[in-house]
Amino acid sequence: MESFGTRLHRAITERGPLCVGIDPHPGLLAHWGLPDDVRGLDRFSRTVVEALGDRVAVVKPQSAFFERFGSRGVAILESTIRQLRDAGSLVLLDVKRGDIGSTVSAYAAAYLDPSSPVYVDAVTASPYLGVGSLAPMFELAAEHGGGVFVLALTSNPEGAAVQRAVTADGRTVAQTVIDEISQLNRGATPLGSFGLVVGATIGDTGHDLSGVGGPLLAPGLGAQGAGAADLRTVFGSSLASVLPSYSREVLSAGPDVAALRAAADRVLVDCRAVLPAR
Ligand SMILES: O=C(O)c1cc(=O)[nH]c(=O)n1[C@@H]1O[C@H](COP(=O)(O)O)[C@@H](O)[C@H]1O
Repeated sequence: MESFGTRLHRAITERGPLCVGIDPHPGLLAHWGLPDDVRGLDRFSRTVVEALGDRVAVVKPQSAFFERFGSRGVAILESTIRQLRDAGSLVLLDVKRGDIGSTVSAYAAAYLDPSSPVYVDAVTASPYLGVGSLAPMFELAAEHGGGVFVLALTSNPEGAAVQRAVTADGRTVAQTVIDEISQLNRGATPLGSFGLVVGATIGDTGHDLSGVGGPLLAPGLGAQGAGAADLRTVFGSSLASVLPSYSREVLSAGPDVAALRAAADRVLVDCRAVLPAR
C-alpha cells in the first residue's frame, strides 16, 4: 500500500502545490446567495467539489463549519469527503484533534480507519497534550497509508506565547514538535507522511525545519494577510516541502465555478513563482 507521503508527492507533481480549504463561513454563504442552513452548506460544498475536486492536489474541509449544523452537517461532510475522493483530490480534514492516548485511538479510528464514514487521507492534530499522545494516530496512519499534520507554529498571533516558549533543554516548544515529527519521517522517500502546520504569517522565527522530511502545510495566505512572497521568509531553505493553503481567498470568488477555478489558478501561479519546481 502506498504511503500518504508518496500519494501527496504524486498529487503535487501532477496538480501543483496547492491546498484549498472548504470553510463555509456564514458570511461566505451569504456572499454566494445561499441560506445559512444545511441546504446552503450542501450547495456550497458541492460547488467547491465541482470547481476544484478534479484539479487541486489537496482539499481541506474545515470540520467546524459542518459540525455547527449537527448530525445533518456531519452527513454533508461525509458526502463531501466521498465526492472529493471520487474527483481525485486528496482530502485533509481540518479537525485539530488531540487528547490522551487512549482517546486519540478513537479519533484515529474515526478519521484514519478506511471503514469509518469520515475516513480521510489525512487530518490535522494538536500536539499540546504531548506529541507522544498522538502515537495512535501516527500508527493507524502508517498502517492504512494516511497522514497527520501536527500544529507547530500556527498562523494566529496568539499561538506564539505557547509555541515559542522555551523548554528546559533550550529549544522552543515548537522546535520539540518539529524534531519529533522529523524522527517519524526518517528514511521516508520521496516524502514522509507526517506533516507540520507552519503559518505563512509568522515571519522568520529561526526554527529549523530542514530535517522534517514531510510536508509543511502553510495556512494564513490571503485572508489572514500573508502573500506567496512571505513563504520565502518563513520557510527559507525548506521551501521545497511547502504546501500552501488558501480558504477565503479562493472561496470568495464563488459561487461561479469558472471564477473559483480562476482564483485557484491565480494563487497557484503566485506560489509557483516562489516555490522550487516539483
Ligand atoms: O490547520 C490549519 O489548517 C490552520 C492552522 C493555522 O495555523 N491557521 C489556520 O488558519 N488554519 C486553518 O486554515 C484555514 C484558513 O482559512 P483562510 O484564512 O480563510 O485562508 C482555516 O480553516 C483555519 O482553521
